Amino acid sequence: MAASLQLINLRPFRSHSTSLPNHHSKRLTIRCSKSYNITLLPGDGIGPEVISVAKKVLNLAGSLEGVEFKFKEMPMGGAALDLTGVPLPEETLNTAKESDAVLLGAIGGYKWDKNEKHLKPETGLLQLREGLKVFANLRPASVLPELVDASTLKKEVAEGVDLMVVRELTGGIYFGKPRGFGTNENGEEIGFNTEVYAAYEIDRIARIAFETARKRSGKLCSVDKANVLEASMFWRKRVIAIAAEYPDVELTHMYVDNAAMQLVRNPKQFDTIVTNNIFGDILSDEASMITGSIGMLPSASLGESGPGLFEPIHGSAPDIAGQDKANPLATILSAAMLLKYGLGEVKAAERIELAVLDTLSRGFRTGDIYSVGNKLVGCKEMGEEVLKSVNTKTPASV
Ligand SMILES: NC(=O)c1ccc[n+]([C@@H]2O[C@H](COP(=O)([O-])OP(=O)(O)OC[C@H]3O[C@@H](n4cnc5c(N)ncnc54)[C@H](O)[C@@H]3O)[C@@H](O)[C@H]2O)c1
Ligand SMILES: CC(C)[C@H](C(=O)O)[C@@H](O)C(=O)O
Ligand SMILES: [Mg+2]
Repeated sequence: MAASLQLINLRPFRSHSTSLPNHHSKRLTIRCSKSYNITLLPGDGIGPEVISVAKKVLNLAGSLEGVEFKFKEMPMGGAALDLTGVPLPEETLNTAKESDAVLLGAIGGYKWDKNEKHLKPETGLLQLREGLKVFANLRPASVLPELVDASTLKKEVAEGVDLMVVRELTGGIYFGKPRGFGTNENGEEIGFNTEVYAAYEIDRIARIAFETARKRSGKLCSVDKANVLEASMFWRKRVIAIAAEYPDVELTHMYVDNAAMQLVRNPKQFDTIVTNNIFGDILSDEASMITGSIGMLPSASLGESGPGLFEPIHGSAPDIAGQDKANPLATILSAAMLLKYGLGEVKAAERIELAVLDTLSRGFRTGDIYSVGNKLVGCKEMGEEVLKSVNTKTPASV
């Protein structure tokens, strides 16, 4: 194997094996079947396209490891708004809560953007994250050797980049109150939001980040805006307090504006980054272009208990939706994260990671990561090629 996707560097901190504990899996392998309930939320735009491909890959990798899945597809986002009038129907949230893991495509699109006061597909996504209490969002960004030429950065700057953005996901300005629309003292229309963090919210995400950094290279950078914002000053104070529990991890701090610049100047200075909800959203999109495309970046959103939520970091890409142009690899790699972090099925996850690397090394590229000399394929064909690799490549550890 030419490279690791570095998804494995972090041990799952919560396992959801519904039947047999992980330490038995070696003896049981294919002969004894484990079964998991997976909620699929295809959503909008390219969401259904990438989910349909990732579902097949998940199924195949699982079956090769004696793991089977019962999938339940539920409406979410704009699709749910059109169907039921709300972006996250109660039944969808309940099904998600009762399952072992949730795989989401993407939500949103031009159609629902028109009225700023109208309930949006995005509201449903925030309600889902809040409802599942998945406060820790892990967004790995690694430059794969096969894709160095797809990076927006020079080869010597991009080569070897391996980052983990730990994004706080259920607090901050996305959820702070007061929020809304109103008028100011001059009677002018205003819109407002509130950035607010309680100590417990910072402490728990900081601990996840320190644990993550400890299992990787031992370096953690906390990104904030503590030169200006009180919520950020408090963030820094709590991160420093939690650092006392992790003397072996080297902690640094950086203002977000500098971090945005440093990420493209010299990304290899970073290993694990911990940051708040909105900065993590922005920095992870930026990091995706170091790796070649936003179509490559998966994510895992985890809480203290209950099912994890797994989704690509990209959106519904309305500009390419319905054209079979979407890169499904971010969703396929999110399925690998689901196996690893959500279910503790590390071997099946490795099969997917290896298959993605193999497909890329065989030269298959969707448009977003295409370079001359490679084979340009659509979303479905990329999926078919990954399936072939899952069938033919076995990780050394299996
Ligand atoms: N988690 C989510 O569901 C999520 C995340 C981000 C944005 N959104 C929503 O998606 C909608 C569109 O947002 P946007 O345009 O700002 O961001 P986007 O991520 O959907 O698209 C940005 C650009 O990246 C491209 N792109 C994205 N995913 C790709 C893929 N898999 N393969 C190839 N190209 C890809 C798109 O074609 C577009 O040019 C909005 O409604 C937004 O709120 C949803
Ligand atoms: C769609 C939106 C609510 C979401 C976010 O801001 O968290 C998206 O950008 C993401 O990165 O998952
Ligand atoms: Mg985003």
